[in-house]
Amino acid sequence: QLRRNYYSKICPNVESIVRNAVTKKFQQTFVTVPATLRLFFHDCFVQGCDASVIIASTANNTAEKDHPDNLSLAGDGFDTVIKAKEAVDAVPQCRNKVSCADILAMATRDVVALAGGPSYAVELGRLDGLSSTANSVNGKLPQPTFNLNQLNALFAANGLSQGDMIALSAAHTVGFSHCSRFANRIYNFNSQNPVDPTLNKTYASQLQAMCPKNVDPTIAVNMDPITPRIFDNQYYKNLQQGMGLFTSDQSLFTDPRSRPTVNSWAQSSSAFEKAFVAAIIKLGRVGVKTGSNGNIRHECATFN
Ligand code: HEM
Ligand SMILES: [Ca+2]
Ligand SMILES: [Ca+2]
Repeated sequence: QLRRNYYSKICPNVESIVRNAVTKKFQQTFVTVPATLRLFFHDCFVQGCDASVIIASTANNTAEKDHPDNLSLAGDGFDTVIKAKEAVDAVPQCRNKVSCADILAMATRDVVALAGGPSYAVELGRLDGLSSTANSVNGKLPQPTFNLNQLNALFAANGLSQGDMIALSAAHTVGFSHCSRFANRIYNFNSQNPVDPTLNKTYASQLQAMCPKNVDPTIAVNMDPITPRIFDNQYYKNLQQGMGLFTSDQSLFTDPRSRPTVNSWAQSSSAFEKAFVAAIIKLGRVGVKTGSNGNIRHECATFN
């Protein structure tokens, strides 16, 4: 059972220690924001929010982070959690008392606020998971080619509604994507259309210019071309213009079942922020470990 102020007796300053560490990392690189936010999502959808995604592979175990769906997780997200954990553990009272899963939840709250998004009271009390395998990732994370039914099914499996899914998708208002993730939309889309007809024509040519055929696979583009470094509701305004980068993004506007929600959050940033906060708090409750199902790791990347 998660609650606010879980560490008030155990490590009273934990939230400010984490915030300071995250702020320091943010000042070094903006990538801290998207990298940490995506890491939290990929953690929670595989074995729950238990920091299983942070575990490094060993000779005997290929961990979650080496599954193909996780290979593009930016290193700065892992580094943010590890640095914050070190800062927490530098305080004698707090040493080995705060879970990596909770540190990731706090760091996620902090990066959203640092990028201009809403702030919220974070629930705490998760334990760190005791297993992490690449195989356990199979089928648990959404693909950029997904349609609304596929997105809804996967989020519903984690107790999240269509509204939560639409709110959380706005995380794509910051951060980058590699060209391969949407190349199918701009080249040889299908036999009738070389380019996905739901894609804005000007935007499609810009994407083709940034991502020529046979582009260097390490090249990445901003997912929100208008305000790439601001956590805002521009994501929904982009969808209205046919400027959603992935099929999964654009389907939220194309499908008449989700379009009204997109329109309302494009129009009202306060309504969006309220929905996003509710949804990310719900995301943070997925599959939480307590008791003998978990422990508090001494190092976030290795089991005790
Ligand atoms: C709804 C289904 C979703 C799909 C299909 C999806 C898919 C993707 C893909 C393909 C990328 C690009 C990866 C790359 O090429 O490097 C990406 C990036 C990203 N995703 Fe999602 N995602 C979804 C939902 C979410 C959610 C719920 C969050 C967080 C709450 C999230 C946060 C991010 C962030 C922040 C990035 C940028 C990462 C960076 O710049 O390092 N995504 N996503
Ligand atoms: Ca996990
Ligand atoms: Ca933005």
